[in-house]
Amino acid sequence: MASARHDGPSTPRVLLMGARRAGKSSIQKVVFHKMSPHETLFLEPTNKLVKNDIANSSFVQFEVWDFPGHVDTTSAAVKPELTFGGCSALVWVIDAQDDHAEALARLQATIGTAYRINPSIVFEVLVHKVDSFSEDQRIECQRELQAHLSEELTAARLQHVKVNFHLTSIYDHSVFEAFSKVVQQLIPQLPTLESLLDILVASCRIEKAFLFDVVSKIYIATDSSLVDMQSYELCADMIDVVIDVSCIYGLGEGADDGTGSTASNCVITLNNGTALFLREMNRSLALVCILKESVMQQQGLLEYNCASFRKALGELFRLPNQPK
Ligand SMILES: Nc1nc2c(ncn2[C@@H]2O[C@H](COP(=O)(O)OP(=O)(O)OP(=O)(O)O)[C@@H](O)[C@H]2O)c(=O)[nH]1
Repeated sequence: MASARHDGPSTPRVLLMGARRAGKSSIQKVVFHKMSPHETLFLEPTNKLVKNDIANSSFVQFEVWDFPGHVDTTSAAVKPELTFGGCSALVWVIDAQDDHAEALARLQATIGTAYRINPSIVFEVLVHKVDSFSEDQRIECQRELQAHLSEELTAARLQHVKVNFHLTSIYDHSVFEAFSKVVQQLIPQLPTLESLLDILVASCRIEKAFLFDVVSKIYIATDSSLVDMQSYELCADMIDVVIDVSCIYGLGEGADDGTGSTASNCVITLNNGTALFLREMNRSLALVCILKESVMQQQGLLEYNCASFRKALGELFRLPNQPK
């Protein structure tokens, strides 16, 4: 994903497509530009293709192309060879509160065109605006969409194409979680990263570990145990707390607190015997772990293993700005 690490010469590209008013621009603004969800009510419709460089850090670097909803994404107007040829992931946004038939037909046609040009594209569908749905309605809506798309793809002899579905809303963490999974697919070193996190988790009795991009709060990798939304939300919220406290009481850029370390770190103990543990890995990445409070008695072991993890990360990506 980062240009320094990527084999190809260009930055990976993510396409955002879907019907008018589906929520494409809102998703991009909320996830990557820190727009508050309510402000998206005032977003103007997108009338032409908007190319956005997401360069939060030396690590998270890719382009998002936001297509206007009214454009036919299979027509010559979108220059399919160019658009799909150099694309890594296609994110299709469906408004769950709207009629799905047309969106699904367009999605199937777009998958057909894109897959023919570039079979390595990763297809992701965001079943979006599910904030007003109950849990049962969400599951039912996704099931229905998946079944219809699968029928359409089979009819078009594209049943082998893998399409991932995510239930999302800009009003909670779900859209960040979904984008985390999209971004992870752009990282060639992901399996190594996950193995490193698995080793860390096993050696320190950590319950869950996330490696976060601090600016966007999407997670670059996690260990192989299942992700539950609540754990992700807790860890993402911890980043906000640490940033807020650092802004007020932090030492500032490049300052040394006398301990020889410039890395931010924080432990928060919750009232249910669980602790949250954060260690800055470099200027843009932070490791956030959930563990039993009792494990914190072995903090020395934890610190040692985190330092080893940071070192391995540095070797894997040759990260600049490594904290001392
Ligand atoms: N309830 C709800 N509304 C949302 C959500 N995401 C976006 N919206 C609203 O949907 C409307 C359309 O959002 P846009 O981001 O402009 O949609 P778009 O897909 O970029 O639309 P075009 O520019 O016409 O292609 C706005 O009023 C947003 O506030 C969501 O998760 N939940």
